[in-house]
Amino acid sequence: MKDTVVPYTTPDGRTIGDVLMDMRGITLRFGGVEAIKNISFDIREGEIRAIIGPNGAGKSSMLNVISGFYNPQDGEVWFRGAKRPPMKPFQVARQGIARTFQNIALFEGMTVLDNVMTGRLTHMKTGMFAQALWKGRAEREETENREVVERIIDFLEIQAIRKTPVGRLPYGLKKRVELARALAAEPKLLLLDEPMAGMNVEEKEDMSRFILDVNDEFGTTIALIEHDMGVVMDISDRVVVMDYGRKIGDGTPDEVRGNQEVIDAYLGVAHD
Ligand SMILES: Nc1ncnc2c1ncn2[C@@H]1O[C@H](COP(=O)(O)OP(=O)(O)OP(=O)(O)O)[C@@H](O)[C@H]1O
Repeated sequence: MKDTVVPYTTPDGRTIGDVLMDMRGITLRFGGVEAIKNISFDIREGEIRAIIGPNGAGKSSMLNVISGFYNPQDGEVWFRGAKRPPMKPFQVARQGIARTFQNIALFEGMTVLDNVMTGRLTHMKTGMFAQALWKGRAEREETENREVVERIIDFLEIQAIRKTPVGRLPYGLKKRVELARALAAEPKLLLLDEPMAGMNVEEKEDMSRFILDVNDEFGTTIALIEHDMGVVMDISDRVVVMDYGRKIGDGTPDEVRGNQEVIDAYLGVAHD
């Protein structure tokens, strides 16, 4: 059965709609360590959803469950109205979930353009053998892929560096290229793992603007982990707060800011 919620419009005029991803009672263990303890939350179409929490709270583990890198021992992952069986990350990617990584994972020796093109791999239907047999179809596919990639390169304002090897770029631009590559997959859900980590103030402002513009222009639903609280509260529609593997808060930035358990977790108040 598909869960639905009444769509609502955010103060800046965007529509947040049906439940896109529903995490139900997720528990993830590494040996004796319970990294995620029976957590439920949803991600709705069109929203920017943040997952925050102190170090070791379980945020990366949760992102890795969403992206299929880890399969939880307990709980259910629902995506686009269907329960997802245990899957490998490439299968999850084919379902329309793309991600960026905390430590940039680009091909340093390849140009920006070629790196972004690798984001189209999940869309390529024509294998090498078929390319030889059906040249026309392969060419059409190549043209389509190029069009999507060029649009994203324009949108993220990286035309000037399209032929530059990624290894020569400053950190902030590499992060933008990584975002471009993830977008090239035209994902339904985009996962961003600490998109602002290691950035200066100006780079953070640029990245915030691009995340908001991507959400607005492409309608991409975005889930992100981020340590910079100012950024999270500025750009997110709703925030899940984790601490020691538990969910301790869930709501709009204002709701979460006023939650005493969240305040205590961030101030390091001792647990019972
Ligand atoms: N592969 C793993 N093997 C064993 N334990 C792990 C593994 N990954 C995470 N953990 C443990 O699970 C808990 C949650 O870690 P996780 O990295 O998900 O937290 P986090 O909120 O992302 O932390 P940070 O903000 O520091 O990145 C921690 O106790 C961590 O040591």
